This record gives sequence, C-alpha cells and structure tokens, in this order.
Amino acid sequence: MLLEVKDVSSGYGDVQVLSGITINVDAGEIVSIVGANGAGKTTLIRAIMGTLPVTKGQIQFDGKRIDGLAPHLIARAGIAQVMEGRRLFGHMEVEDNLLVGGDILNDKAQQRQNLDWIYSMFPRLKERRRQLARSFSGGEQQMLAIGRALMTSPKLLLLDEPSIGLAPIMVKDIFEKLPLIQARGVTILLVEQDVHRSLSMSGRGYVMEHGEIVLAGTGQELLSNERLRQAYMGI
Ligand SMILES: Nc1ncnc2c1ncn2[C@@H]1O[C@H](COP(=O)(O)OP(=O)(O)OP(=O)(O)O)[C@@H](O)[C@H]1O
Repeated sequence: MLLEVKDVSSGYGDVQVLSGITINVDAGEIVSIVGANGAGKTTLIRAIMGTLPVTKGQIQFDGKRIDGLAPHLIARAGIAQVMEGRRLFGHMEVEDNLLVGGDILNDKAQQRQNLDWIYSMFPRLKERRRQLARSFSGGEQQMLAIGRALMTSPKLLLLDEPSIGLAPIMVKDIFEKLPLIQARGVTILLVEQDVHRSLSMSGRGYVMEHGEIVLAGTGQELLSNERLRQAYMGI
C-alpha cells in the first residue's frame, strides 16, 4: 500500500472537520474522493500534506509514518499536490516555473527527462515556455501546475479539483492526461466535484459527506450506486 490514512481526524483550530477518515491507495492506482461542497475533501488533502495537524489517527506513506512531519519533508517523501487556485509564480516564465518544481530533485538529468516528458504531454507549455505564467488562461495554468508537480518525480500526485473554473474542452484535455501520468508510474489521488468524470477515470473511489467516508467501491460500483446517482449526478 502506498498511502494509508487510518482513522484520521483533523480541522481548523477548535473546528473539527474530518472525523475518523480511513482511505487506502495502492501504488499505480487512480483513486477519487468525491463529495459536495464543504464535505472536507480539501481539508483531507491538507492533512495528508501536513499543512493541517492530524489530531487523531495516523497517515503512512510508502511504509513510513508521515503525520506530524513538516510539509516540505512530506513533499520530499514523494507526494506532490496541485491545489485549487494553483499557486504559480506569475512573474516567472513558464519554463522557470517548471524548473523550480524540479529543483527538489537535485538531479539535472532527471529534471531534463521530466521536462521533456511534460512538454510532450502538454505541447502548449512548450510552445509558450518563455511566456510569463500570469498571462496564461485558467486551463493553461492548470496544465502548468500539474507539470510543476510532476517535475518533482512524485510517487503520489494529489489533485484538488482540477476541473474547477475551466471550460469543458480544457477539462476534457486535462482528464485525458491522467492515464498517461498513471502509465508513467505515478499514483493519483483525485479530489473532484465532477463525480461522473472522476469516477469514470478511477479504479476506486470514496464518497465523503460531512467529514466522513460514507461509501467506497470501484469507480463502476459507485457510478451505478443509486444513492450516489441521485445525490450527485441528478439522475
Ligand atoms: N480555514 C478554515 N477555517 C475554518 N473552517 C474551514 C477553513 N477552511 C475550510 N473550513 C471548513 O471546513 C469544511 C470543509 O471544507 P473543505 O474545503 O475541506 O471542503 P471541500 O469538500 O473541499 O469543499 P469544496 O469542494 O467547496 O472545496 C467546511 O465546512 C469549511 O467551512
């Protein structure tokens, strides 16, 4: 098992948001966490990345306990995140944004290989590599944010709402890349409000409500679950 979140509670100060979350992700999988606005999905990502304290339970990654570690050590252990809002360096060129991501590696040859791979997957980034990141459209920024995360050669990629605010054609384009990223050996944990699209992509998924996991299964099982269809897909 690559990631094991065991009975984890977390929140903001006195406000507990997650209560007793348990999820597992095996190496090579794409796993989705779906749920309505405010269910706690982003909070879970923050707890995994160490930017929020785990107040109960524990998190293991790649055989080691990571809860309580500083965020940069968790990143170094091999988890990269693409957050909602993207957090790029707007005043820097596209390629420099990517290279900053790769700095963590300390391995120029590997950085070059990663850059070539990212450019082949997102040719638009290559074409515009000398442009300032802030001049990019929302979809292009999302590609760049994913590229920057992949520059670190992560074992696990955490994607928080990659579809948010993007035109449908961009969403399609970005989701089509996920199997390519998986084929390169990167495991993906995907947090999404677009339940249908994300479960269709995922081997397995979890449904979160009010800070708890209420349903788990294969992507197909969840897609055909009556309650889920009514609650999230309006079917
Ligand atoms: N900084 C904060 N301080 C206090 N409470 C917060 C903070 N950020 C989020 N919350 C609360 O935590 C709960 C879960 O929010 P979270 O952002 O994790 O949900 P989400 O499932 O990711 O939703 P969304 O899809 O809207 O991002 C919400 O009730 C929210 O109001």
